[in-house]
Amino acid sequence: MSVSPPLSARSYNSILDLKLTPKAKGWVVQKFGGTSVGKFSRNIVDDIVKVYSKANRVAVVSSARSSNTKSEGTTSRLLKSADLAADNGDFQSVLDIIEEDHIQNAKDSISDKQIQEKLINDTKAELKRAQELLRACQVIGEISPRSLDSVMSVGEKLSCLFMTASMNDRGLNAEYIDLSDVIPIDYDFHDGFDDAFYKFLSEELGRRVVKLADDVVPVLTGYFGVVPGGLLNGVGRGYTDLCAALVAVGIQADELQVWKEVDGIFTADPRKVPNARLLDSVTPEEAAELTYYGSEVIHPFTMEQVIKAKIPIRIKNVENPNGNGTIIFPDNLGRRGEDTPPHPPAAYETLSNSYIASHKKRSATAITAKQDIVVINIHSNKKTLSHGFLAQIFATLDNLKLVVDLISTSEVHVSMALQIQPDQEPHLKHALLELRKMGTVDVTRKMTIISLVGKQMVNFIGIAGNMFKVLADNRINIEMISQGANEINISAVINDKDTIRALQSIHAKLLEGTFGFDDHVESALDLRLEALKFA
Ligand SMILES: Nc1ncnc2c1ncn2[C@@H]1O[C@H](COP(=O)(O)OP(=O)(O)O)[C@@H](O)[C@H]1O
Ligand SMILES: N[C@@H](CC(=O)OP(=O)(O)O)C(=O)O
Repeated sequence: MSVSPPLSARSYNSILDLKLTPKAKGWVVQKFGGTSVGKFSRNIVDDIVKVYSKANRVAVVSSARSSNTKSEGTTSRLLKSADLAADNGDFQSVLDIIEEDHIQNAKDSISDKQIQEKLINDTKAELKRAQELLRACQVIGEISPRSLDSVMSVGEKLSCLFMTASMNDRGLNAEYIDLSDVIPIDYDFHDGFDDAFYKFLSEELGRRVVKLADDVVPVLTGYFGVVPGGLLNGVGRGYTDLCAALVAVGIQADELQVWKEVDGIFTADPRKVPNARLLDSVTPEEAAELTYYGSEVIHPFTMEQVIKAKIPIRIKNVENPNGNGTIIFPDNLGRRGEDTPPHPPAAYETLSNSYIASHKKRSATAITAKQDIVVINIHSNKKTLSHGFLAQIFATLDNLKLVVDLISTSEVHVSMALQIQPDQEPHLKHALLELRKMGTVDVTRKMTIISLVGKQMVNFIGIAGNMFKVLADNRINIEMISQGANEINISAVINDKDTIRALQSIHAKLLEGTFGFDDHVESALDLRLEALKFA
């Protein structure tokens, strides 16, 4: 099988400096999610890691295994075991399920008896440590964020022990690297997750990788250590993407590859919109916006670190390794080590200047939907919004860890849209009690936020109008409207039952047509991608 070489920062640079001499094999960081490890470990080893190892040094970063869905995966089970321990419940039965699942998997997947036996023993030892920790927590009757982090880390440890064994079993020289101690216990987090912390962490991760012999494939746990307040609060689920990004920065990788079970980023969720198209490239801002508003393609924290280091991110499909995937990279080029050039870059600026004035057309990159939304309307008791009214509302929500996705305000009225998962219902109830002290509150449930995302939308007049017209033509009622300050996102809150109809009709109207301007923007992007491939 042949694979296209990574479009490295080095390749980007070489467009500008064609006299670059051949270099040693560049690093590619490959991140695999839990369900990919659970379902496609053999493809990962044979069709991906082995193939890329021929032309590159490969570093693998893996999440905890999920044999079916993430919600039934190892991390979710470990979190459940921690809850049970804190409530004096039967956490051992959950650990037993995890053990059974991993041991059966070792037996089914590893043929070399010695490697298999070692994997089973290592798996049992990790789970024994988790059992001891949870027993101690049960005695105290509480789980601290630090203990929860340690319990959660077991998922990535088990998964990476397995991936290492699987690679060694299939002829690669792989080495397991546990990152759970990468942050020293006395590290001074004076400003939380600030630049100094990310710099320290990426350098430390890099050190652990570059010291390995040339033929070794490091397999790093996507869990990266105990942080104040806990990794779940600080980064949230999906933290392995961030870990992989920091590894990529630490070793100055040519490319960060995030392998999923989808060909890349589409113009809409392909499960909901059959006509959705695969996008060649998106900007980091668009990727972050899409992820935040329902298309969970990549953890939003990932982009900042990697893009700052000018490392392209590529989303690829474990079931289709030959596909080009989607590249996430800013639409302005610069040399590594230099500041990013001003935005928009010259070519794009020329396009915008000459075309926007004459082609007042619509153009967007993708449409996404975020479900399980609750809309809260608050009418202030006072005649005008009193000083501190909004501050009071946000303080109440913040204390209960409820995050507002959209907000719109008028003189005495505030509307907010929030995603509420079933386990947040008690917090919502509590928040409503507090908010009712400030005014009249009404609540609408079973709503969805539909967001149209696109970097180029800022240059188009009337795109919001077109989106709302499509909804109106389809008799879809709009509860709330918002345009992000960055002007790359236009959102509307609609009834949950209208979601698919809204996605498909907006997609058909705004993302499937060929507009004069779109053709030029797309061909400019295509040219850029071609140039990069050629380089
Ligand atoms: N715009 C989009 N492009 C690609 N996938 C999307 C988009 N919106 C939603 N999705 C969904 O996101 C999922 C991401 O892929 P998957 O590999 O299943 O995730 P994970 O790595 O979390 O297991 C896919 O199932 C896909 O249907
Ligand atoms: N295992 C963790 C971290 C993670 O990144 O997972 P995934 O890569 O499968 O989204 C979780 O379930 O949240």
